Amino acid sequence: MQSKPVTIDQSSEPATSSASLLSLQLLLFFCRSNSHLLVLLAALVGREQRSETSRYSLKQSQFLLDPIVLWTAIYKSAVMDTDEECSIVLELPERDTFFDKKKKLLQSKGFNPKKRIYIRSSSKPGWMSATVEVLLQIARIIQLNELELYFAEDDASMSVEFYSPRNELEALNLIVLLTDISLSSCIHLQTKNNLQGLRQTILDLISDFGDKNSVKGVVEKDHSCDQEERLIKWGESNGAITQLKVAYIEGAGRGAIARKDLKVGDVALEIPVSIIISEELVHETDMYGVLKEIDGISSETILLLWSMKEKYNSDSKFKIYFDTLPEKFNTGLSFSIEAITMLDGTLLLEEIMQARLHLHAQYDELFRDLCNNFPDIFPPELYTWEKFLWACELWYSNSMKIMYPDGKLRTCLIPIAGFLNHSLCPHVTRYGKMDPATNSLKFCLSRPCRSGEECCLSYGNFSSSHLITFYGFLPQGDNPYDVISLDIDDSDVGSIEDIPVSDWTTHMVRGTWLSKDHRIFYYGLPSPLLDHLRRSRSPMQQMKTFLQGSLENELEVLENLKDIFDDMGECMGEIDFDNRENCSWDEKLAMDFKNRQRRIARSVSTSCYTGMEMLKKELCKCMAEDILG
Ligand SMILES: C[S@@+](CC[C@H](N)C(=O)[O-])C[C@H]1O[C@@H](n2cnc3c(N)ncnc32)[C@H](O)[C@@H]1O
Repeated sequence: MQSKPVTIDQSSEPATSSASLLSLQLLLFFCRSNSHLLVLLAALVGREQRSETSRYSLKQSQFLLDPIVLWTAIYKSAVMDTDEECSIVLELPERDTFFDKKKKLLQSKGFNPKKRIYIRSSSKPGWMSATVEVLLQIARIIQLNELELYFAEDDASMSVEFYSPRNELEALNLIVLLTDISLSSCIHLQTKNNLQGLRQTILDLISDFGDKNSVKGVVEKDHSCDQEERLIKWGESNGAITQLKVAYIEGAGRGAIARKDLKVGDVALEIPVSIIISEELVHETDMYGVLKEIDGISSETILLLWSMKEKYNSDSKFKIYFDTLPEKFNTGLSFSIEAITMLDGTLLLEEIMQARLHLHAQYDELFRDLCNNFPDIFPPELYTWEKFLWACELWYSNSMKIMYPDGKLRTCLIPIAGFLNHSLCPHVTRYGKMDPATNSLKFCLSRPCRSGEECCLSYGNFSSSHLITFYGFLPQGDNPYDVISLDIDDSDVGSIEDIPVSDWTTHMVRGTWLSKDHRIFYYGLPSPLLDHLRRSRSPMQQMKTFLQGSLENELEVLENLKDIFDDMGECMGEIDFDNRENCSWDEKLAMDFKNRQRRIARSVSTSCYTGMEMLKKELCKCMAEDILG
């Protein structure tokens, strides 16, 4: 029997995984005097990545796997000190995918890819803040992901507050790790004290950062969590160790609350491999005998089929777990026609439609054969479309990708850990790797979590449209991964064939309020995009100068960008917020999403307008100078 698998893709790159929307890109023309730059406004969603193999690839990957190589490289160079001094070495590993771009960014800020900072026994006043500043600037750049790197402002005169909460927490935690390494080999007492002082300063920064940048979940008191408590007890009796309890959180269903004050490095939750649901479980069933004969079936599809049946198995080892799962998931995949219609003008509409079409096609292909040919193993009443959709939503919104000690990445359901909600400023940033020493999965804290506070994960660097489609929520706060991708086709830019127009292959914008640099030539817009458009429009022109030609070129770039985003805003139409309270959950989500999209488009348009005004003033000055000779 041959059948295509249901794809629950397992990308190991959370930053770029998202549903592909290429079929519904908005076509707009970016005019210049004698040629066109074809701009495809690809999506008001996260960095969509083209999938060569499938037009619509359902991806979900919440797992931030340790970039082991990177950390090892840093570790190795963090030694070699004398008696009275210790050092911390921050090194951008050459095998970093974005080595050249990060090196360029480091250099623009006056740093080399490798920096050794000495911590001495006697230190001048002010050394601590100066040391922290340098360490943090370098660590931030080392820890940038592709999208953050694209938006990183490369002007040395601009001080960076932080690139993203994820990046800031990773950078600060990297410094803590390096300080610990240095401390372990440091023998001089005063130097050790200085290092400990540095470590404490960084921990304080982590704590302050969390306090300032997190949106705290509000616990709803009047809910019983008996079933959830039963699951925790069952987990503990099987070796799980948890510092968390379950409570209902306003607007987020259940969440995990710290039972006591937890600090950086503490293990909030430890789950033994024996209670993790992965493909191996299915191998023990009669179902596997049939499924393994299906050509190309993925382990995710096998697990999905298994969970549809296991949910109703009263003897299941995981009955307590299945009993705690919601009867309805409310993700974008379950949006009503009314809610989908409200998304008109946004590409989320197409994303959801495509996703549903894809699932319908998969369902039709897979289940007819299975239920007809093996009704005892696949009873038709358990394999209905509604039950299939439920299982898809379960796996999209609750599964995690785990790296096992054998080096294999497995998509798993993890009882208890499934109560952890997502945050843009998470407590747990690094997870997903089984500890081979304990054969368990540990959720360690990257920032403190106080007793009674909700403890959150990062599901990945996802756009809001991805979070709506596959998880059914919009994160609170500014999502730095909400970008509008611009697919610029400049194949007809003949005169610059030999010069690469840009070292970025894709371009995008995001809410310009996230930028600190709104000066002339920057406008709160990403430099790679502006440089690309400038060069495409006028390859021979000197860029970012106050010469008339350069200013005119600049003005045209902004005018065209503004037109595109004005059109986009208009396409989205008005939103009737007066009626919001009477709307259903999906209509509310659709409205809120649309509102965020409009805000991004509007911010780009406004920044272009402000930039154009600045440029016009400069052009007037230029012309006046010309007239005056
Ligand atoms: C892994 S589960 C987390 C536990 C879930 N709240 C529950 O009650 O089962 C993922 C789901 O939790 C909800 N969720 C997670 N993070 C959220 C957030 N920041 N805001 C609102 N809902 C969230 C979404 O419904 C998502 O699909």
